[in-house]
Amino acid sequence: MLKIETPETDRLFSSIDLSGGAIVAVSGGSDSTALLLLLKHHIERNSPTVRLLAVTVDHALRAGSAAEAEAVARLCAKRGIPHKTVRWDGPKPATGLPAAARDARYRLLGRAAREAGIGLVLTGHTADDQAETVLMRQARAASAEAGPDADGRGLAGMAPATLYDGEIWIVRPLLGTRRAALRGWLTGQGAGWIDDPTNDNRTFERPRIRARLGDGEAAQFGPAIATADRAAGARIDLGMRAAALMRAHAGRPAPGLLRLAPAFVTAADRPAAVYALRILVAVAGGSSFLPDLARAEALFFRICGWRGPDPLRATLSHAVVDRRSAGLFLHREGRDLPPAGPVRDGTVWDGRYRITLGDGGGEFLIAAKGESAVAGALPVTACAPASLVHAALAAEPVFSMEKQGFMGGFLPASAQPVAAPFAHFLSGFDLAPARAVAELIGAAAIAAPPLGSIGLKP
Ligand SMILES: Nc1ncnc2c1ncn2[C@@H]1O[C@H](COP(=O)(O)OP(=O)(O)OP(=O)(O)O)[C@@H](O)[C@H]1O
Repeated sequence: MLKIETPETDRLFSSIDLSGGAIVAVSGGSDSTALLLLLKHHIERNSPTVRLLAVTVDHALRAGSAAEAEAVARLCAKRGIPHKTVRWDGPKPATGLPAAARDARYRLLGRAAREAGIGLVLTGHTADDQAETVLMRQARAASAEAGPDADGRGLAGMAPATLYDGEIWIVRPLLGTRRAALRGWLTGQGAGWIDDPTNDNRTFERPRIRARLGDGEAAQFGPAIATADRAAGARIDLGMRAAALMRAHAGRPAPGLLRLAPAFVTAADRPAAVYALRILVAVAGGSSFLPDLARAEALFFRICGWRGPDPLRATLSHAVVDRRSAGLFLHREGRDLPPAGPVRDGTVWDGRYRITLGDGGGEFLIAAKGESAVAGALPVTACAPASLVHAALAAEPVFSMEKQGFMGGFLPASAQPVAAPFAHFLSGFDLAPARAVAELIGAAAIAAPPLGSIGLKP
């Protein structure tokens, strides 16, 4: 029987809302094994009716991976915990394997959660993982090709809660706990774990950083965590200020067209205005990454200097940004729209619309409306120039029958707006701007995270 310090498990789990059940993502490594056993104890003691399901992803990348999943299954059987193994089938990419494996892992965990009717997945990320993440991002930000890492947001590291695909909360209860403590605890209990050899493969970036932290650079741990805490606070704060600006100044005069009132441009809080602009550019253009900070600042500077009379127009991340006396407008540019293709349930079209399909699947196509389809059919809006409404509508999606041209009346599918930068992974640090954008574009409301007071209050 494991001896477990109850106050410790209460500290880890009591602020998490487990009432809808929980999936624990268990690789069989020390951290997720400890998470599982600690949570099992907490549930037995406090709320024995809570549903707990352990899920192991077999990435099928190494010969021993199936046996490791079986070892986790045996552990779970011994402890009376329901367990499921899901396998990453199909071809594996030759480059970018860690990122592809991570994508596949979350996709499979998300599917397992949906199938079980559970909206919460717990992972065993620790304070060590957090420090590694921050050190990796610092190294990238210092490099010449910093790209999206250059703005410092990434230094916040992993949030205690992340919303996956708009519906499943991934929560990380061990983010404040050291790996060595978990291992010491497991060893003290006589419980073992599996050491994944990939974690020691220094051809990958994370194992290199992990090895550095272990090999005499342990002193970097504290500063890395302090950096993460500071960056998270700054990111939450900036997000709240950007959200306030969006709520005060942003509107959606027509589908696909966003408008910021002229007062937005003169807002005193310029960092927040630039941040809001970057978010809205990504939303309008369907880009999952925010545009580069330096380019967005340069554009904002030009926008501020605009005196007319002709509109100032620029394109950034597939969004057209148009400054004129009526305000600042953003819409999807007409280039590089997805070609007509079959409608698939649950997919996201052009980074901007999540598609839900009724009965009758693959017979329908989805494509951008195009200029000719919207000509002469413009809704009259008081605060948006007709030419911009026209351009925005032309890039909106329309469903059609595969062979017979446009559908009339009943549509077998629907398209709900999504905010591209927050649609796949919404870091809990970005809740405030994500909520403001969701209201603005008519996206699904964002559920409250299943967490109490862990620094995510928007
Ligand atoms: N194959 C997997 N199956 C299920 N969950 C996984 C798997 N790999 C990782 N995870 C989840 O993601 C978390 C972080 O992943 P990471 O790659 O750091 O873990 P690991 O080193 O393989 O194992 P651990 O964190 O358990 O020591 C894990 O704690 C676990 O919750």
